[in-house]
Amino acid sequence: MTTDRPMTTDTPAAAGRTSAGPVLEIDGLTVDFRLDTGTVHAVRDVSLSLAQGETLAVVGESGSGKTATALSVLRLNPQPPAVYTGGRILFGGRDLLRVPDRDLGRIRGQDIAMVFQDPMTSLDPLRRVGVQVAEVLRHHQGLSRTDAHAAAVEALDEVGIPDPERRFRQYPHELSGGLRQRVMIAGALVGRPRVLIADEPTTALDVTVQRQILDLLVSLQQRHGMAVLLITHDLGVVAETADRVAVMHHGRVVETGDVLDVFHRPADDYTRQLLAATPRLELA
Ligand SMILES: Nc1ncnc2c1ncn2[C@@H]1O[C@H](COP(=O)(O)OP(=O)(O)OP(=O)(O)O)[C@@H](O)[C@H]1O
Repeated sequence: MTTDRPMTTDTPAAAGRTSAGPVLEIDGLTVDFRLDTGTVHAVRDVSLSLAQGETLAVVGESGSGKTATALSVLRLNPQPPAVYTGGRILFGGRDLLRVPDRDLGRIRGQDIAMVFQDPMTSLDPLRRVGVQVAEVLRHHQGLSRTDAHAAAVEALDEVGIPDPERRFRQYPHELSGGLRQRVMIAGALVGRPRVLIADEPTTALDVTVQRQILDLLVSLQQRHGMAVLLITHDLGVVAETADRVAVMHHGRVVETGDVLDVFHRPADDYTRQLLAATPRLELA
């Protein structure tokens, strides 16, 4: 949730707001990690498109390249060792792999937000949680301290945090894992991004809390109409939340389509194996 850029109303992405077509398009993305021990071809010629208001889930086993793909959207893979060796990521008419850092900083958090598995790595442990949510608004929308405070309390309330005024003043360690994830979601969505990238947002949580956070994400997505790129290894989560699914294996997308089509009639062997490994999948 850290932001280091001043607010602007004239973002490059804002210019694309009325255009038709996908809100985000990954086209032939190729990412290598160049290590002392050799090169890892983490993402190989991946193409995905995300329409306004839809949820696209990216699934696949550990190491298949899901996170590396998601992080590429905001160029967040560590460079080095990551090298973007091919492709484009189109948003608002621009290629995010090539926009200047300054422009990317504006897009990050304001137009495209991310939620990660472990809020403790994203929240600053030494600062009050509400202040961290308010900071997004101060930086990106230029709100005064008072207005940002009020909007942050409202945002905490919207994500179902009880007694948000009191919680605003607490530090991350004073909150449960579920509440911390709600704070992260509040911080991600308070700037009303067009795209939310959620990387295993519920994996670290207890099963009942997972359910609540997923329900929250679905209801916020419906209320605000944002597009969601959901990274998960959990096909049950996909069945419950996503419109479309892309299956990744060894850095490639092996299959993509509507969730029910892919789950009922998988075209790829690897997809069949994944489904077979999830016997109690409940499909509509
Ligand atoms: N910072 C890094 N340095 C070196 N190699 C990396 C780095 N990040 C990812 N990789 C490698 O890139 C490949 C893809 O990893 P990635 O994290 O994208 O997979 P994933 O599908 O998200 O897996 P998981 O579900 O375990 O997060 C793996 O071989 C991984 O070891």
